[in-house]
Amino acid sequence: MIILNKHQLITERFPNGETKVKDFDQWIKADNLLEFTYQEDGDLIRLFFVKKRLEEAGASCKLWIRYMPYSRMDRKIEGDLFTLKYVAAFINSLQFDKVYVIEPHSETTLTLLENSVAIYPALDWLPKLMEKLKFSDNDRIVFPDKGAAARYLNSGYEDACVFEKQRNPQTGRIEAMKLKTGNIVKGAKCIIVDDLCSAGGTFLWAGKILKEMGASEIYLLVTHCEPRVFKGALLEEDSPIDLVFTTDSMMNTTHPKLNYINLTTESYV
Ligand SMILES: O=P(O)(O)OC[C@H]1O[C@@H](O)[C@H](O)[C@@H]1O
Repeated sequence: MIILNKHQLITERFPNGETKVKDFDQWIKADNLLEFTYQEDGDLIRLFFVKKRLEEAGASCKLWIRYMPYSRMDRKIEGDLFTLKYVAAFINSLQFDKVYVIEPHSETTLTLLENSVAIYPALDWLPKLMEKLKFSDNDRIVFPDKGAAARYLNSGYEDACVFEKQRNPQTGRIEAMKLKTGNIVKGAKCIIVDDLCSAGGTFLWAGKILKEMGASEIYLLVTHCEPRVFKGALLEEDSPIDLVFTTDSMMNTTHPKLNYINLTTESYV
Protein backbone atom coordinates (compact mmCIF):
# COMPACT_ATOMS: atom_id res chain seq x y z
CA MET A 1 0.00 0.00 0.00
CA ILE A 2 1.28 3.46 -0.88
CA ILE A 3 0.00 6.63 0.76
CA LEU A 4 1.08 9.96 -0.66
CA ASN A 5 0.44 12.98 1.53
CA LYS A 6 -2.27 11.06 3.42
CA HIS A 7 -4.03 9.89 0.24
CA GLN A 8 -4.01 6.20 -0.40
CA LEU A 9 -3.12 5.75 -4.04
CA ILE A 10 -5.35 3.73 -6.28
CA THR A 11 -3.30 0.95 -7.74
CA GLU A 12 -4.95 -1.63 -9.93
CA ARG A 13 -3.73 -4.60 -11.91
CA PHE A 14 -4.16 -5.07 -15.61
CA PRO A 15 -5.35 -8.58 -16.47
CA ASN A 16 -1.75 -9.55 -17.28
CA GLY A 17 -0.61 -8.58 -13.78
CA GLU A 18 1.03 -5.23 -14.61
CA THR A 19 0.32 -2.32 -12.26
CA LYS A 20 -1.85 0.67 -13.08
CA VAL A 21 -1.54 3.70 -10.79
CA LYS A 22 -4.63 5.85 -11.21
CA ASP A 23 -5.42 9.56 -10.69
CA PHE A 24 -1.99 10.25 -9.26
CA ASP A 25 -0.93 13.78 -10.14
CA GLN A 26 -3.59 15.52 -8.05
CA TRP A 27 -1.86 14.43 -4.82
CA ILE A 28 1.60 15.78 -5.67
CA LYS A 29 2.90 18.69 -3.53
CA ALA A 30 6.27 20.46 -3.65
CA ASP A 31 7.41 18.47 -0.56
CA ASN A 32 5.92 15.02 -0.23
CA LEU A 33 5.70 12.28 2.34
CA LEU A 34 5.31 8.82 0.91
CA GLU A 35 4.13 6.10 3.31
CA PHE A 36 5.05 2.63 2.19
CA THR A 37 3.58 -0.62 3.47
CA TYR A 38 5.21 -3.76 2.18
CA GLN A 39 2.91 -6.72 1.57
CA GLU A 40 4.46 -8.32 -1.47
CA ASP A 41 7.39 -7.72 -3.81
CA GLY A 42 5.13 -5.95 -6.33
CA ASP A 43 4.91 -3.09 -3.82
CA LEU A 44 8.57 -2.31 -4.57
CA ILE A 45 7.84 -1.67 -8.25
CA ARG A 46 4.88 0.52 -7.26
CA LEU A 47 7.23 2.50 -5.03
CA PHE A 48 9.57 2.90 -7.98
CA PHE A 49 6.81 4.18 -10.30
CA VAL A 50 5.58 6.72 -7.77
CA LYS A 51 9.03 8.09 -6.95
CA LYS A 52 9.93 8.39 -10.62
CA ARG A 53 6.77 10.45 -11.27
CA LEU A 54 7.55 12.72 -8.30
CA GLU A 55 11.04 13.24 -9.67
CA GLU A 56 9.65 14.10 -13.08
CA ALA A 57 7.36 16.66 -11.43
CA GLY A 58 10.40 18.21 -9.68
CA ALA A 59 8.95 17.38 -6.24
CA SER A 60 10.98 16.46 -3.18
CA CYS A 61 10.05 13.39 -1.16
CA LYS A 62 10.61 11.73 2.17
CA LEU A 63 9.88 8.04 2.64
CA TRP A 64 8.17 6.44 5.64
CA ILE A 65 8.71 2.67 5.62
CA ARG A 66 6.19 0.97 7.89
CA TYR A 67 8.04 -2.35 7.65
CA MET A 68 11.41 -2.66 5.95
CA PRO A 69 11.14 -5.52 3.43
CA TYR A 70 13.77 -8.23 3.93
CA SER A 71 15.02 -6.66 7.17
CA ARG A 72 15.45 -10.10 8.75
CA MET A 73 17.84 -11.16 5.95
CA ASP A 74 20.45 -8.98 7.55
CA ARG A 75 23.57 -11.06 7.03
CA LYS A 76 25.38 -12.84 4.28
CA ILE A 77 24.92 -16.59 4.36
CA GLU A 78 27.37 -18.53 2.24
CA GLY A 79 25.80 -19.31 -1.12
CA ASP A 80 22.56 -17.38 -0.49
CA LEU A 81 21.67 -13.89 -1.66
CA PHE A 82 22.02 -11.04 0.82
CA THR A 83 18.61 -9.69 -0.22
CA LEU A 84 18.34 -6.90 2.38
CA LYS A 85 21.45 -5.35 0.86
CA TYR A 86 19.87 -5.31 -2.60
CA VAL A 87 16.51 -3.97 -1.42
CA ALA A 88 18.37 -1.19 0.41
CA ALA A 89 20.40 -0.47 -2.73
CA PHE A 90 17.16 -0.22 -4.70
CA ILE A 91 15.65 2.26 -2.22
CA ASN A 92 18.93 4.24 -2.17
CA SER A 93 18.81 4.50 -5.96
CA LEU A 94 15.48 6.31 -5.65
CA GLN A 95 17.21 9.09 -3.68
CA PHE A 96 14.69 10.05 -1.03
CA ASP A 97 15.54 13.16 1.01
CA LYS A 98 15.05 11.18 4.20
CA VAL A 99 13.99 7.63 4.98
CA TYR A 100 12.12 6.85 8.20
CA VAL A 101 12.20 3.15 9.04
CA ILE A 102 9.80 1.76 11.58
CA GLU A 103 11.55 -0.79 13.81
CA PRO A 104 14.21 -2.08 11.40
CA HIS A 105 15.07 -5.36 13.19
CA SER A 106 18.81 -4.61 13.26
CA GLU A 107 21.37 -1.86 12.70
CA THR A 108 22.26 -3.41 9.34
CA THR A 109 19.23 -1.80 7.66
CA LEU A 110 20.26 1.62 8.92
CA THR A 111 23.84 1.08 7.80
CA LEU A 112 22.70 0.04 4.33
CA LEU A 113 19.96 2.65 3.85
CA GLU A 114 21.19 6.16 3.10
CA ASN A 115 19.63 9.13 4.97
CA SER A 116 17.77 6.76 7.23
CA VAL A 117 16.48 7.21 10.73
CA ALA A 118 14.85 4.51 12.85
CA ILE A 119 11.63 4.82 14.83
CA TYR A 120 10.89 2.39 17.66
CA PRO A 121 7.17 2.48 18.49
CA ALA A 122 7.34 -0.45 20.92
CA LEU A 123 10.04 1.30 22.93
CA ASP A 124 8.21 4.63 22.77
CA TRP A 125 5.06 2.94 23.99
CA LEU A 126 6.63 0.90 26.77
CA PRO A 127 6.49 3.59 29.53
CA LYS A 128 2.81 4.24 28.71
CA LEU A 129 2.01 0.54 28.94
CA MET A 130 3.90 0.19 32.23
CA GLU A 131 1.85 3.06 33.61
CA LYS A 132 -1.40 1.62 32.30
CA LEU A 133 -0.62 -1.76 33.91
CA LYS A 134 0.46 -0.06 37.16
CA PHE A 135 3.92 -1.63 37.06
CA SER A 136 5.67 -2.03 40.42
CA ASP A 137 9.30 -2.87 41.27
CA ASN A 138 8.42 -6.58 41.26
CA ASP A 139 7.15 -6.48 37.68
CA ARG A 140 9.49 -7.18 34.79
CA ILE A 141 10.35 -6.05 31.28
CA VAL A 142 11.47 -9.09 29.27
CA PHE A 143 13.60 -9.24 26.12
CA PRO A 144 13.06 -12.65 24.49
CA ASP A 145 16.44 -13.00 22.78
CA LYS A 146 19.83 -11.37 22.28
CA GLY A 147 18.53 -9.40 19.26
CA ALA A 148 15.91 -7.66 21.38
CA ALA A 149 18.41 -7.13 24.20
CA ALA A 150 20.90 -5.54 21.79
CA ARG A 151 18.18 -3.26 20.49
CA TYR A 152 16.63 -2.10 23.76
CA LEU A 153 18.80 -2.90 26.77
CA ASN A 154 20.65 0.42 26.67
CA SER A 155 17.44 2.43 26.60
CA GLY A 156 17.00 2.52 30.35
CA TYR A 157 15.97 -1.12 30.82
CA GLU A 158 19.28 -2.52 32.04
CA ASP A 159 17.47 -4.53 34.75
CA ALA A 160 15.24 -6.33 32.23
CA CYS A 161 15.10 -10.13 32.04
CA VAL A 162 16.76 -11.55 28.93
CA PHE A 163 16.13 -14.94 27.34
CA GLU A 164 18.45 -17.05 25.25
CA LYS A 165 16.86 -18.96 22.40
CA GLN A 166 17.90 -21.64 19.95
CA ARG A 167 16.19 -21.70 16.59
CA ASN A 168 16.72 -24.53 14.13
CA PRO A 169 18.18 -22.77 11.06
CA GLN A 170 16.65 -25.35 8.72
CA THR A 171 13.08 -25.46 10.01
CA GLY A 172 12.96 -22.04 11.67
CA ARG A 173 11.39 -23.69 14.73
CA ILE A 174 12.53 -22.78 18.21
CA GLU A 175 14.08 -25.76 19.94
CA ALA A 176 15.07 -24.38 23.33
CA MET A 177 14.76 -21.24 25.39
CA LYS A 178 15.92 -20.28 28.85
CA LEU A 179 16.10 -17.20 31.03
CA LYS A 180 19.67 -15.97 30.92
CA THR A 181 19.54 -12.75 32.95
CA GLY A 182 17.20 -11.57 35.69
CA ASN A 183 14.66 -13.22 37.95
CA ILE A 184 10.90 -13.47 38.24
CA VAL A 185 9.17 -12.67 41.52
CA LYS A 186 6.03 -14.75 42.14
CA GLY A 187 2.96 -12.86 40.94
CA ALA A 188 5.00 -10.48 38.73
CA LYS A 189 3.50 -8.88 35.67
CA CYS A 190 5.74 -9.16 32.61
CA ILE A 191 5.89 -7.22 29.36
CA ILE A 192 7.78 -9.03 26.62
CA VAL A 193 9.14 -6.42 24.19
CA ASP A 194 10.36 -7.14 20.67
CA ASP A 195 10.37 -5.79 17.13
CA LEU A 196 8.20 -8.35 15.46
CA CYS A 197 5.94 -11.31 15.97
CA SER A 198 6.07 -13.72 13.10
CA ALA A 199 4.71 -17.19 13.87
CA GLY A 200 4.79 -16.36 17.58
CA GLY A 201 6.92 -19.32 18.75
CA THR A 202 9.37 -17.04 20.58
CA PHE A 203 6.59 -15.55 22.68
CA LEU A 204 4.76 -18.78 23.39
CA TRP A 205 8.03 -20.26 24.67
CA ALA A 206 8.94 -17.21 26.73
CA GLY A 207 5.40 -16.84 28.06
CA LYS A 208 5.22 -20.47 29.13
CA ILE A 209 8.56 -20.30 30.98
CA LEU A 210 7.60 -17.02 32.67
CA LYS A 211 4.28 -18.51 33.84
CA GLU A 212 6.11 -21.60 35.18
CA MET A 213 8.42 -19.25 37.08
CA GLY A 214 5.42 -17.65 38.77
CA ALA A 215 4.53 -14.64 36.57
CA SER A 216 0.86 -13.73 36.93
CA GLU A 217 0.14 -11.69 33.80
CA ILE A 218 2.12 -11.62 30.57
CA TYR A 219 1.79 -8.96 27.92
CA LEU A 220 3.45 -8.85 24.52
CA LEU A 221 4.49 -5.51 23.01
CA VAL A 222 5.77 -5.76 19.43
CA THR A 223 5.90 -3.15 16.69
CA HIS A 224 5.08 -5.52 13.82
CA CYS A 225 2.88 -8.59 13.50
CA GLU A 226 3.31 -10.53 10.27
CA PRO A 227 -0.17 -11.36 8.97
CA ARG A 228 0.73 -14.31 6.74
CA VAL A 229 2.58 -16.27 9.38
CA PHE A 230 0.97 -15.02 12.59
CA LYS A 231 -0.52 -18.06 14.30
CA GLY A 232 -3.70 -17.78 16.31
CA ALA A 233 -2.15 -19.92 19.09
CA LEU A 234 -0.78 -16.77 20.69
CA LEU A 235 -4.29 -15.36 21.05
CA GLU A 236 -6.06 -18.52 22.14
CA GLU A 237 -7.65 -18.94 25.55
CA ASP A 238 -4.86 -21.22 26.87
CA SER A 239 -2.02 -19.04 25.53
CA PRO A 240 0.35 -17.78 28.25
CA ILE A 241 0.10 -14.32 26.66
CA ASP A 242 -2.76 -12.32 28.17
CA LEU A 243 -2.83 -9.43 25.69
CA VAL A 244 -0.88 -8.37 22.60
CA PHE A 245 -0.07 -4.73 21.89
CA THR A 246 1.12 -3.91 18.38
CA THR A 247 0.86 -1.39 15.56
CA ASP A 248 -0.96 -1.85 12.27
CA SER A 249 2.34 -1.56 10.36
CA MET A 250 1.48 -4.87 8.63
CA MET A 251 -1.55 -6.50 10.21
CA ASN A 252 -5.04 -5.17 10.90
CA THR A 253 -6.98 -8.26 11.94
CA THR A 254 -9.22 -7.67 14.92
CA HIS A 255 -9.30 -9.92 17.98
CA PRO A 256 -10.24 -9.25 21.62
CA LYS A 257 -6.65 -10.01 22.70
CA LEU A 258 -5.10 -7.70 20.06
CA ASN A 259 -4.68 -4.02 20.88
CA TYR A 260 -3.42 -1.61 18.26
CA ILE A 261 -1.10 1.28 19.03
CA ASN A 262 -1.80 4.26 16.85
CA LEU A 263 1.22 4.86 14.62
CA THR A 264 1.03 8.29 13.02
CA THR A 265 3.65 10.06 10.97
CA GLU A 266 2.83 13.35 12.73
CA SER A 267 4.47 12.21 15.97
CA TYR A 268 7.81 11.65 14.21
CA VAL A 269 8.19 13.57 10.92
O1 LIG B 1 9.05 -16.50 17.02
P1 LIG B 1 8.51 -15.75 15.86
O2 LIG B 1 7.30 -14.93 16.20
O3 LIG B 1 8.26 -16.64 14.67
O4 LIG B 1 9.63 -14.76 15.33
C1 LIG B 1 9.84 -13.51 15.93
C2 LIG B 1 11.21 -13.43 16.55
O5 LIG B 1 12.21 -13.73 15.58
C3 LIG B 1 13.13 -12.64 15.47
O6 LIG B 1 13.65 -12.50 14.19
C4 LIG B 1 12.31 -11.45 15.90
O7 LIG B 1 13.15 -10.37 16.29
C5 LIG B 1 11.54 -12.05 17.05
O8 LIG B 1 12.38 -12.18 18.18
